[in-house]
Amino acid sequence: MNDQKLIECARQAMKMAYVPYSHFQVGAALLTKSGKVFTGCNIENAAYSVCNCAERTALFKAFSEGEHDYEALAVIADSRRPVPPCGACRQVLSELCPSDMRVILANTKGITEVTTVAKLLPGAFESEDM
Ligand SMILES: O=c1ccn([C@H]2C[C@H](O)[C@@H](CO)O2)c(=O)[nH]1
Ligand SMILES: [Zn+2]
Repeated sequence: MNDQKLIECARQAMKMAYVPYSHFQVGAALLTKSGKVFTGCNIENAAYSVCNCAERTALFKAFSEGEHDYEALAVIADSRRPVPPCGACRQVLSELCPSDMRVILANTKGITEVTTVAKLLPGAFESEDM
């Protein structure tokens, strides 16, 4: 599975977004080491603080099905620049994914940027800090 195909999976997931408040659809696709793809969309709520981002939807779907080894994550939105994950997602990614895992950020205009979990959250708070 190459980056473009993973982005395409994320783009399909974007259509499932439930976004009555922001009207900003986001899609994510997480590739596991076993070759499976788990997709996710953002799901909003009238109580704004419990909105769930596309990245966490995809990751929690995979994790909750016993898939714990990840290869790459693609995220896409109709944003000016490749969509940057929020702070909450960066923290969750740093907990559950390898620090060197590829994160492919994209927008619907075809601009992409490749980064890693560690680069998205330098100095992350982790279990060893307690
Ligand atoms: O990387 C991102 C950035 C934002 N959102 C969602 C959260 C909310 O539903 C909407 C506006 O912030 O976009 C994501 O799903 N992923
Ligand atoms: Zn987020």
